[in-house]
Formats: sequence, C-alpha cells, structure tokens
Amino acid sequence: MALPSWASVIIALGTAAVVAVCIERLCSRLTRSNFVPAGKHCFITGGSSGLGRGLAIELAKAGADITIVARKLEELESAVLEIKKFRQSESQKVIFISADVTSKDDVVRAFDEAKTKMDRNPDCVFACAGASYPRFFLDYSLEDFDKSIHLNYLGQVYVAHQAASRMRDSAIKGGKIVFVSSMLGMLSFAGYGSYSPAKFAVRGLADTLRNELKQYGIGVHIFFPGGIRSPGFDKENETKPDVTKEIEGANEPQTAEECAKSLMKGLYAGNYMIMVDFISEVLRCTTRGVSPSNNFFLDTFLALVGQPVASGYALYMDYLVKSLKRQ
Ligand SMILES: NC(=O)C1=CN([C@@H]2O[C@H](COP(=O)(O)OP(=O)(O)OC[C@H]3O[C@@H](n4cnc5c(N)ncnc54)[C@H](OP(=O)(O)O)[C@@H]3O)[C@@H](O)[C@H]2O)C=CC1
Ligand SMILES: CCCCCCCCCCCCCCCC(=O)[C@@H](N)CO
Repeated sequence: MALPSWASVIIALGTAAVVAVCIERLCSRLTRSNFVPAGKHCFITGGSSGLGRGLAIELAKAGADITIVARKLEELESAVLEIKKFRQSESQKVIFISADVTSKDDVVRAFDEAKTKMDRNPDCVFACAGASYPRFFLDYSLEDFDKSIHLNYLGQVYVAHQAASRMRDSAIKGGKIVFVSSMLGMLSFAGYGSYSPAKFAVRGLADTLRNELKQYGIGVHIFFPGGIRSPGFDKENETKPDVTKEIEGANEPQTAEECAKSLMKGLYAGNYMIMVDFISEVLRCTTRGVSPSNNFFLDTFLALVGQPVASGYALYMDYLVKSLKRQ
C-alpha cells in the first residue's frame, strides 16, 4: 500500500534530521578530548582568589594535584589551606608559588619551581590571573592601557608559551591550556576601553593555539565568564561608570564557585568555547565564526534567533550612552 505523499515527505525529513544529528554527535565525539583531572598536575594563575581559587577547589575535589600562582603570599597561604580541605586524599599535593604573570622571568621561574616541587611539569594550565579597572576612555591615562594589556593579555601569553613548550618537551599526554577571557571578549561597551580589547586578544590567541597545538596533542579551551562576585569585582565597581553598570545589568553575576563549576562542566563536555549561562551561549553563537560549535544545529539556530536580539541590545546601549550628553 503506497503512503500518501505528505507522509513520505515527513518520513524523509525525519530520517534526514536523525542522520544529521547522528553525524553531528559522531564528529563532535571524534574531535573532542577527554578531561580527567584525577592525578593530573593543574597549574592555576590567579589561584589565590575569585575564579582561580574556586577552580582550584573543584579540581581538588576531582583528585588533582594543584599549583596556585599569584603575587601576595598571605592570600596564597590561606588559599592553600582552604583548597586542601577539599582533597579526595591526603596524597594530593597543593602548593603555591609567588610570581607576577606580567614578568617573563617570574613566569619561567614559576614553571621551574612547579616542576621541582611537583616532580613533573603541569598537565593542565589555567590562566585565570586578570583584573579590570573600568572607566571612560578619556579618563584613563595612557599608562593604564599598557598595564591592562600586560596583565590581561601578555600575562596569558607568557603562561601559555611556557605551558606549551614544557608539554611538548616532556611529551605530556592530554595536556590542556585554558584561557580566561570574559563576555567582554565577545562584545564591548562604554567603560571597558582598556580591558575588553585585551580579552578579545585572548580569543585571538586561543583560536590560533587551538589549531596550532593540535600537532602536540595539546587541547586548548577558552572561558567567557559574565560577572563573578569576587574581590576583583568589588574593586572594579568602585570606578565603574553608572552607565556601564546599567548596560551590564542584563547579566546576573555568579559566585566564584558557580563560575568555576560552569568551567568544569564545559571542560568535561570538551567544549572549546565555554560559557556560563543562556544569554552568554546565545552571544557565543552570534560571534562564533569558524570556531568549533558546541552543538552545530543548536548553535546555528541560536545564532539565527540571537542576531536580532544582539542588534536590539546594541540600540539599547547606544540609547543609554547618548542620553548621557543631555544630563
Ligand atoms: N570578576 C569578574 O566579574 C570577571 C572576571 N573575569 C576574569 O576572570 C579572572 C578572575 O577574576 P576574579 O575571579 O575577579 O579574580 P580576583 O580579582 O578575585 O583575583 C585575581 C587573582 O589574580 C591574581 N593576580 C592579579 N594580578 C596578578 C599578577 N600580575 N600576577 C599574578 N597573579 C595576579 C590575584 O592575586 P595577587 O593580587 O596576589 O597577585 C588573584 O589571585 C580574571 O582573568 C578576570 O579578568 C572575567 C569575567 C568577569
Ligand atoms: C544575544 C546577545 C544579547 C546581548 C546581551 C548582552 C548582555 C551584556 C552583558 C555584559 C556582561 C559583561 C560582564 C562583565 C564581566 C567582566 O569581565 C567584568 N566584570 C570585568 O571583570
């Protein structure tokens, strides 16, 4: 008995959709690396506070050995005590190294010390150190731009360079480098003239290395958090213009713990670009370009519906800033 033509069309479309989804899942499985933190040496810059500290705690829970790096000794010491409480076993090592990521010599020394104290080079490196001092472009001194690019961009370049060269030379299997950008590495607006460009630059570097480091089997990921309630966040809010607060009001800040958990979840899923909530996922889809998708069909759909929303948001940002003139 012949099926009516509409039924054949539905069956054909349904079959095509199922085949497409299976191909997408298969490709995604073949191109993604596993993340198994247990027994790994995880090296975290900015590990004494905020996201970095939250991440160190999650990695300790997952069974990793941890090196945290930052400048202030007191904060490092107290973070190590706290992180140790979350270990699965007493045999997991948690150590700290005081170093400034804006200094090339310090970064090399930090990796040397980490290797000596842990008896091996890091398997996973997380570049969390960073800070933002928002104000209007014309209220910055020219030195402020140097400082931001040194900390928020070059601070990740030096760390990634050491990480990759040691992973290659000691033939680390399943090495990972995780960059920390921000939603402000995908869009920007009034107040972030020194910070956002550095976070965009981090994306350029991550895109380059995601491709280039495949020859050594090193996995590269990039994290784009929204606001994180942290000591750094309190500090930036002291200089943040009101209009900046208003524009970023669409984003609900997370705790460092929630944010670190989002990062872990993205790493377990093997995603290249890791986001923290639905709005930021949509933003990712509207700016993805040739970067790998997290789910090809869903990402393409979200890009389509998200683009008008993104353009509408730009109108809202411009309206708020234009209104400043009239005050
Ligand atoms: N807070 C937020 O709203 C958001 C933050 N981010 C990004 O997430 C990351 C973490 O931010 P957050 O959780 O707020 O961090 P915090 O401000 O709470 O902590 C920053 C950490 O980085 C360290 N650090 C700062 N400067 C240097 C340096 N020159 N050398 C070595 N270590 C340094 C600090 O220690 P010490 O001062 O002792 O060196 C501290 O451990 C940053 O890259 C930030 O840009 C992204 C989106 C939102
Ligand atoms: C589909 C697209 C819709 C667009 C909606 C956009 C919403 C804007 C929210 C911007 C949030 C910025 C968080 C800043 C985090 C940060 O890095 C600072 N705290 C500095 O540390």
